Amino acid sequence: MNDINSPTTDGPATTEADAGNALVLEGVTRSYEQGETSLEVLRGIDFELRPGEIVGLIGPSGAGKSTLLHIAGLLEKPSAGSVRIGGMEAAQLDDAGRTALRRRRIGFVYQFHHLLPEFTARENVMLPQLIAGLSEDEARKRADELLGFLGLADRVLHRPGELSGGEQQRVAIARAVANVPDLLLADEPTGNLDPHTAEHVFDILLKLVHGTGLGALIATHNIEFAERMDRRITLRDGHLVEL
Ligand SMILES: Nc1ncnc2c1ncn2[C@@H]1O[C@H](COP(=O)(O)OP(=O)(O)OP(=O)(O)O)[C@@H](O)[C@H]1O
Repeated sequence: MNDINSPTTDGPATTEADAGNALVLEGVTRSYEQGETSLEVLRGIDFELRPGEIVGLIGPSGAGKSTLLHIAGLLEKPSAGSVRIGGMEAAQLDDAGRTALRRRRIGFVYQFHHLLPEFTARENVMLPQLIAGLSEDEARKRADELLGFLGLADRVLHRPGELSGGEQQRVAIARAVANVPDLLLADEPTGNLDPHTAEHVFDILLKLVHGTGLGALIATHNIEFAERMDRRITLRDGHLVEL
């Protein structure tokens, strides 16, 4: 996996304080206003994710896991607090800046693969790289390397409809890390797979994170998988608890 970890794009400048961290959350709160009442989902979250570290985010339905992932992924703004990706403070950025930071520094994997059905596996992995400004040759080379690393060398020309569920999810993982992000966020990445396939996809995810410098925060209901990650955290009454 020679080139898996070699950055191909320049990121924005980082602050020295935590340039080494994939993600830093400081005093993050999030409340939703509902008529006269306010629902406080996150109440002052402090969290650091180091490069090469994979952390399991577990907890009951409604605890705020997706809210936390959306905030870490710059898809949603916190009510208060600081979110730093690879040392870059997101609070000071406008919407365009947040989108640029998200595209360059963050990869997402969801329960459902969300691959573009009319494109091949290779093209799906090339697309975010082309958007980031890489040449077609560079993007194709990296897509094929990644797909090969994920055991899909002989599937690069298949469309999503011609792939199994586990293969589709591995393509989605390749797409998520195609731009060499600092941070990988996943919401139940194996939730839609049978136990055997889920195990295989999880093993590959673990190998990928530990073999590269990216930090990963993975929301999962699978306690067995969470136990194989480096750390586990949960949310209780809006507070983050290390398990
Ligand atoms: N846009 C919104 N407006 C109002 N309330 C919201 C909104 N988004 C989430 N909530 C509420 O915030 C709480 C946390 O939701 P969230 O989706 O983060 O939970 P979760 O831990 O991811 O749950 P699950 O495991 O079921 O996906 C829930 O009570 C939910 O109803």
